Formats: sequence, C-alpha cells, structure tokens
Amino acid sequence: MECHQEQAFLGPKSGDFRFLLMGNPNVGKSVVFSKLTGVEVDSANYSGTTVSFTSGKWQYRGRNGDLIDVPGTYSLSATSPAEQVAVDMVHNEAVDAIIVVLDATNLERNLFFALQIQHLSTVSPDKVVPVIYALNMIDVAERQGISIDVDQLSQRLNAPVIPTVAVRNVGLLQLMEAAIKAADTFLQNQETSIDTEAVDSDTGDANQWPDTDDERWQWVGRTIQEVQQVEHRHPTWLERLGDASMKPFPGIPLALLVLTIALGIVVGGGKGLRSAILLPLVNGVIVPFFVRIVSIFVTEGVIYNVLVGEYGILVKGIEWPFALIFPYVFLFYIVLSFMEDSGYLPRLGVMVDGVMRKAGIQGGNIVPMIMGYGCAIPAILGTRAATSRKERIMVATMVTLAVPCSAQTGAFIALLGDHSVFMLIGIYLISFAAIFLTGVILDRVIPGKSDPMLLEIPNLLMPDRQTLVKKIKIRTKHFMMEAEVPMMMGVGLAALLVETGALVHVGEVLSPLVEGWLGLPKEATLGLILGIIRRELAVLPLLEMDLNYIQMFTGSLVALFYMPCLAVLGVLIKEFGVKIGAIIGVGTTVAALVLGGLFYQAATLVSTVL
Ligand SMILES: Nc1nc2c(ncn2[C@@H]2O[C@H](COP(=O)(O)OP(=O)(O)OP(=O)(O)O)[C@@H](O)[C@H]2O)c(=O)[nH]1
Ligand SMILES: [Mg+2]
Repeated sequence: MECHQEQAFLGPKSGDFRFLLMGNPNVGKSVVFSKLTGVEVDSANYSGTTVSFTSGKWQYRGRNGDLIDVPGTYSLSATSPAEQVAVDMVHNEAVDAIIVVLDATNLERNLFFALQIQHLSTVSPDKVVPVIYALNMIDVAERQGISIDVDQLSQRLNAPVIPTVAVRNVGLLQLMEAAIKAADTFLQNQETSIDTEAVDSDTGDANQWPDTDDERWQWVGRTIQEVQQVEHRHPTWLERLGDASMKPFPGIPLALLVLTIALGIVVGGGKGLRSAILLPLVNGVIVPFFVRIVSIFVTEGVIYNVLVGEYGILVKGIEWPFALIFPYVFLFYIVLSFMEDSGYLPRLGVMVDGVMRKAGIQGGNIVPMIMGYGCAIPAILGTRAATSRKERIMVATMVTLAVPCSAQTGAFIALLGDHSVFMLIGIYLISFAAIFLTGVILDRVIPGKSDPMLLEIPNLLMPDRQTLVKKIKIRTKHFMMEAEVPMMMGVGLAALLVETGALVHVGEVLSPLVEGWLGLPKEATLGLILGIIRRELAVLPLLEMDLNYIQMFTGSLVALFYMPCLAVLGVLIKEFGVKIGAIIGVGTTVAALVLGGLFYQAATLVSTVL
C-alpha cells in the first residue's frame, strides 16, 4: 500500500496535558474536537472527513492543554494517506492520554479498534498512556433501540467510558474531567504501569489484551453480549429511507429527485437572489455611492477608470463577486452541507458505483467529486482518504479538468443561463462526458490499480441545525476571504490592462489563437489572462462583450477546462509533486484551447453549411 507521509509533528506541548482523539471514521471525533477547543474543523456524515491532523487548545476549570484531532482509522495498520497520519500520531507523538471515540450504533467494530489501542500498552510498555472512552451518538443508538450498559463496558475495557452526544455537548465536560483525572493519576503513579490485570481473565493471560484478530473478535463478541441490548422494533422512517435510497428502485428516482431539488435551489434560488436583491442593491445603491465618492476627488483619467470605469475595482470588483458569484456559492454550500451531514452522499456513491467503476474509480469517490462542485481544493485534499495513489491522481485530475466549481457555475449562469438554459445544460453534459472519458483514459495510462474499497454507509441522520448553520457560516466566510480578494485583484488587473493599453498588445500577439482559432473578439484575451488567477474570471469578462451564441458557448467551454486556479495548482503540487501538478496544469489548458477551438470551427462550419 502506498502511503504519502505527512510527518506528524506537533512540537512541544503547551499547558498541562496533551490528549489525542482516536477512533474509527465518522464517529464524531471532529465534533468533539471543535466543541472542546473552539477550533473549527470539518465534520460530515461520511468516513474520511478529516484527512490531516489539527491541534487545538482546551481549557477546563483552570487546567489547559492541547487536543489533537486526527483522521479516523479502522485499525492501527494504515491503508490510506489519511489513516497514516493518525497511526503516525499514536506511534510518534508524546501524549498524556488517548481519548477513543466510539460510535454507540456500531459497537462491534469500534470495540475491535479499542482493543488495538489497549493492546499498545502491551506491545510498547514504555509508551503506556491512559485511555478514556467517549461512547458517542447515544442519541442515535437510543432511536435505534440500542441500549448499552456503560458501567459494564467500562469494566470490560478497564477504563472510564463516558456516554456523549457530541453535537449537543452532552457528556463532553465529563469526558474532559475523566481525561484530566486519568492523566493526573497516571502521572502520580508513573512508576507502576497501567493495570490491565483484572480485565482479561477470559483470554487466559492476565497481563495481555488479546493480540490476534481472532481473539479480538471473540472478546468483542462476548462483550457485546454482556453490555448491549437491542430492542426489536419497527425501523424509523429515516432508516427505511436510508435503505430504500440504496436500491435501484426507488434509489435512482430518489437520486434524480435529490439532484433536481439541489439544482433548483442553487440555480433557481441563486438567480432569484441575484436579480431580486443583489444586482439592484449593488448596481442601484452601492456602486453609485462609490462613483459619487470617487467623483469628489477625480472625474477622469486612469485612476478614475481603474476605480469606477468599465472594469473599475469598485464597479465590477463588487458586482462580479458579490452579485453574480456569491448567491450560487452560498446556496451551494447550504445544499452541500445538508447532504454531507445527512449521510446521503455515500448512498449516492452506491447508486453511481457501477458507472464510476467503468471510469476506473469506485463509487466512494463521489464524495470528493461533489465537493469539487464547491471548490477543487477540499476535493483534492479529500482524495487522501482513498487507498491508492492512482485513484487519488485520477480523481484530482477529473475534478481539476472538468468539474466546474460553484463560482464557475455562477459565471456560467450569468453568461449562458440568461440566454439559453440549453446552452447551460450543454456545458454540464459535456463536463460529465469529460469526467467519464478522463477516467477511462487515465485508468489505462496510469500504472497500478484501484483498490476495491468497501464504502461504509453511515446512519441517515437529520442534520443538527446548530452544526449546519455553523458550517455554512464558516464556508461562506472562507469563500469571502479566499476568493473575493483574488477576484477583486483580478478585476483591478483587468482595469490596468485595459487602461494602459497592454491588453491591445497582448491581444495582437494572441490574435491567431483567440480570434483565428477560438473565434472570439480580441478583448476576450482578457479572460485567458485573468483565468490564470481564478477560473471564473475566464468567463466573467465575456459578459461585457457582444457575443453570438457560438462564441458564448466556445468561451464557456474554454473556461470549463481552462487551467486550474493558482491556489488549486499549489495544492496539486503539494499533494502529488511538481511533475504531476505541471502535467495536470498544462494538460487542462491545452485541452481547453483544443476543445474550444474544435467546437468553434465545427459549429461555424455547420452553421455556414446550413
Ligand atoms: N446525532 C448525532 N450526530 C453526531 C454526533 N456526533 C457527531 N455527529 C455527526 O456525525 C457525523 C460525523 O462526525 P465527525 O466529527 O465528522 O466524525 P469524525 O470521527 O471526525 O469522522 P472522520 O474525520 O471521517 O474520521 C457528523 O455529521 C456529525 O454532525 C452525536 O452525538 N449525535
Ligand atoms: Mg473528523
């Protein structure tokens, strides 16, 4: 198994104790972490949300220290780059206690992992640290009729077990208290090693936790019998819906319904928000206000034009990001966050598994791909949860090349959606075809194979409102900071290029490409230049030009495949190295220009023949 090392190194600890959160994927570690440290990290209802470690500070009754959140692992032998981070952490970092988060609805495999952690004390006695358990998601367990005898479980594990509902803060302070107490006691008795004796009477060896998988499963089986009771009752509507969503019928119609509703909210809602509120506000109030202020100082010349002229920073620099792009990004994040926390995405993965396997990747990759419709960066990072490098590169390339991000979608809607919905749909159909073809080709070209990974299906949950609101807020804020600034800078650059006449010169040099091959007006060169900063900037300048339908579609096609944003290129290089980053960057740009030109030439040929 190939694993990229992300060296887990935290430096000296601060405060009293350093606690490490461990556990299976999707058990609520990141929620526990965010609640206890106030540091915002991603949490979502599917395995592999966390792909690297985050350290934060906890404070409790005058005590303080570090808490570390790591990716979930099924075992202590990592199979993905994400898991490797967690395994490195447990082996290499000095921590004062490990808090293992258990999912109460999935006790069996969670306890299997717990045993591996306990076993560490046997294999490396010099690194023994106390272990504390958070028995999380007891709300969901209760709904499913599962009840667990916490005291008995604690006895079996010979460690404190604290029942928690992380999303509602239930039990988290008790968890902290137990962790501090365990670490304090441990510090006091450091000479005597952890007492595992009373525990393992049924493995036959009083000092050993079971150390083969067979023995572990036996231990888990006996423990489950002792501590867990499942009341047989009718499944809840969420459970029924969860099961139904994975059968071809009604799963496929349901998936189509979900996607239609999602599109309706993003496209329809975004258009409404844009034309009813944001455009009138920006163009009727905010921009005139700035124009008036600027006019007090200057009334013409380069400075005036750069500020409030055609591409004025205070004109397009506000209209583009805030009125044209923001509504789609905002609504997309609402829809995405809801889908993420409901646990629907992995179910969608099951439905599309067949098609995706034909493209050389497995259904589980639907998660990073859908993230890509928001932004390519989290999508590329999200591939760390995949088990093979080949698959990671494939998904990253597919997303970078052909998945339009939400800002690009906003730009396409502004350019195409207002003229013809069919053109807009056309761009998306071409994008699907390109994703598929890229997969088929890369599957042949890149050596190695994709691992058959079993996609874990989480419980279908009603997302927690507070968590959801917070998540949408963070994402919106993030977009504001990460995207709006470069966009405004891009607009500023556009104004300068136009005002200084530099655009005319570049336009002349690139004329054979832009005018001859792509059939676009010379000014469209601006799109190609600004597109280097951010992809949607490749589309937006076209709004200011008088284009026919063929030109609009050509421009959109070029923008769809055009080179990745600078920030995305940076992430590609960091994840896969300069060579692969460069191949993807150059490859997408060439694909954009070749395909855009081919379309233009073919369309003009057809239209002249007709
Ligand atoms: N109902 C309920 N949902 C919870 C609880 N704790 C966490 N969740 C939800 O469970 C999902 C998984 O939580 P995360 O914190 O992302 O899980 P994780 O263990 O960090 O997952 P990975 O990073 O993938 O290993 C999220 O959708 C949370 O909102 C809980 O106690 N009750
Ligand atoms: Mg996490």
